Amino acid sequence: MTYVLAIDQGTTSTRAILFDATMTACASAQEEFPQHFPQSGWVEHNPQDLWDTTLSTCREAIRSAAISPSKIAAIGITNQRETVIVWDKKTGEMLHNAIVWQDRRTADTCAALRDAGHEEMITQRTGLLLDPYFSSTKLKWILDHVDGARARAQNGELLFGTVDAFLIWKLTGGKIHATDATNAARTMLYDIRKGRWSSTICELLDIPMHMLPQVKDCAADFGNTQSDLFGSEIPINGVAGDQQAATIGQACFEPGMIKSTYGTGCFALMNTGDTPVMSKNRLLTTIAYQLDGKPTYALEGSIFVAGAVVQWLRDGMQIIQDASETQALAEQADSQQNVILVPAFVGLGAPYWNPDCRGAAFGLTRATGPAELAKAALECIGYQTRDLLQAMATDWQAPGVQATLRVDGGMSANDWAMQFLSDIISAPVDRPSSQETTALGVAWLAGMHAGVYPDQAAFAKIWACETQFTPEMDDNLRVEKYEAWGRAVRATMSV
Ligand SMILES: Nc1ncnc2c1ncn2[C@@H]1O[C@H](COP(=O)(O)OP(=O)(O)O)[C@@H](O)[C@H]1O
Ligand SMILES: O=P(O)(O)OC[C@H](O)CO
Repeated sequence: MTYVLAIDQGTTSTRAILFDATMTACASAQEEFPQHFPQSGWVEHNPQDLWDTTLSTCREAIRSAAISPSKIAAIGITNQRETVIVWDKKTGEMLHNAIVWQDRRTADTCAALRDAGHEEMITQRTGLLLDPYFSSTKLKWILDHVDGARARAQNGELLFGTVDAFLIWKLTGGKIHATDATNAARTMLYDIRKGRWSSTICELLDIPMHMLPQVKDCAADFGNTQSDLFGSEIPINGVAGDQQAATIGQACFEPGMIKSTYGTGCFALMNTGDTPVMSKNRLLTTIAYQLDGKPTYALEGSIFVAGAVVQWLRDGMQIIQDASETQALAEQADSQQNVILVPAFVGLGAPYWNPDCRGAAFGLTRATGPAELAKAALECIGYQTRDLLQAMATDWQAPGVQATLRVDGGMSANDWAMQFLSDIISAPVDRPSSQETTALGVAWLAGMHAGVYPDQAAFAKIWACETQFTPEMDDNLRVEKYEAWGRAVRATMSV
C-alpha cells in the first residue's frame, strides 16, 4: 500500500491528512496555534508555530496510521495564502512575525499607490486589486520597518515566501526556495499572463527580486524532506494555495464550474479556462491551477468573514459554546424579525473592497436574542455569496456557466446555512461526500505527479454529491430580503 500525505497549513490551525492508495483519508491530526493581534486591524502568526505544528501534525498522522514513512509516495502542501514570511538565508532567523492575509496595516500604502495612479498597471499584470490583503505591501512593510532589513535583502541575505515556500524551505533543510503559480498569483508581484515575477512592480515597491522564490507548476518536484524529520526522505510533489486546492478537490476542471469554501472567510472561485478574465465588478483574476506549464485561470470573490462570524458569537458574544449550535438557534428564531448583520469586522472584501468600514447590526428590537443573532450570522454568509455570484455572472457570460454551487469548508456542515444559501442564490448547492476537499486536492496533485494517483479526467469522475440543497424560498421574500441586505451594506459603508 502507498500513501500520500497532505499538509493543510490554515489560518487558525495546521492539519496533516494521510490518504491511502484509493485517495481515502485514513489518518489525520490537527493543531491550533496562537493568533497575535498587536494593534487594531493587525494579525500575525509566529512562523515557528507554523513550522512546529506542521512537524507535529505530520508525525502524529503517520504515527496514528501506524505505517512506515517509506510507504509515503509524496507530500502535498496547501496553505493560507498571501501571508508573508521573511527569513535569513543562512541562519533561518525569521525577521518578523508572519503578517497574515487578514492584516490591514498597509491600507495607507495601498491608498498612496492608488492616488499615484498605479492601480491599473498592477491590476493588468496581477489580476488583483490594490488592497492590503495581498502579500506585496506586507513584504514592503517588513523591509521598511525591521532595522536593516532592506540592506540585508539587497545584499542577498534574505528570502521571502508565502507559507508554502517557507515550509518547503524548512522541510528540505534550506535546499529549495520555491513556490507554485497559484501562491505566486496572490502576492501582487506576479504577472499572471507572462508567468513571471513583475520587475516593474518589484521596482515600484523597492523589493529586491532575488529574494523571491522560483515559481513552479502545482504538480512538480519541490525537493525531498530531510530524512531525519519523518524517518525517510519524502518527495514534495504538489503545492497549491488552499482555495485553489479546494477548487481542484471539488473537481471544478471545466470552465464555468464554481466552488465556494466556508472556513474563517469565504472564497468562491469560478474556472474560466485558459483565458484570464478581467472583472468589471471588482472580483479578482487569479490562477486556479497550473499543470504542464499551462495555467488555468479563475475569477475569485473573497469574503474576509464567514465562519469567523460564528466564532465571534462563540468567543466574543459568548452566546454559543460550539459553532454547530447556530443551526438549532436559527431554526428557533422569530421569523417576524429581520435582523441583518453586516460582518465587516475587518472591512469588506469583494465586491466592495472597503478596508475602513466596520461591522453593524440592523433591525434589532427588545425581543432580539441569541436565536435571531445566530440566524442573522448564518444569513449574512448567503447574502455575501450572492453578491459574489452576481458579480461573476455579469463578468463572464460564456455558455457553460453552471448554476450549481459546490460547497465545502467547516461551515458547509451547517444544513440551515446551506439551505438558506440555496434559497437566496436561487440555485442548487451541492455538498460533496468528501469532507476533505482542500487536502484531497493537493494530495491528488502530489500523488498524480508521483504516479500513484489517476489522471485529471479519472479524478474528476470520483467526485460525488452527499447532499443537494435546492431553493424553497418564496420569490417575493427572496427579493425583499436581498434588497434589505443591500441597504444594510450601503448604510454600513457610509458610517
Ligand atoms: N456547524 C457549523 N455551523 C456554523 N459554522 C461552523 C460549523 N462548524 C464550523 N463552523 C465554522 O467554520 C470555521 C472552521 O472551518 P474550517 O474550514 O476549519 O476553517 P479554516 O480552514 O479557515 O480554519 C470556523 O470559523 C467555525 O466557526
Ligand atoms: O486558511 P483559510 O482556510 O482561512 O484560507 C485563507 C485564504 O487562503 C486567504 O486567502
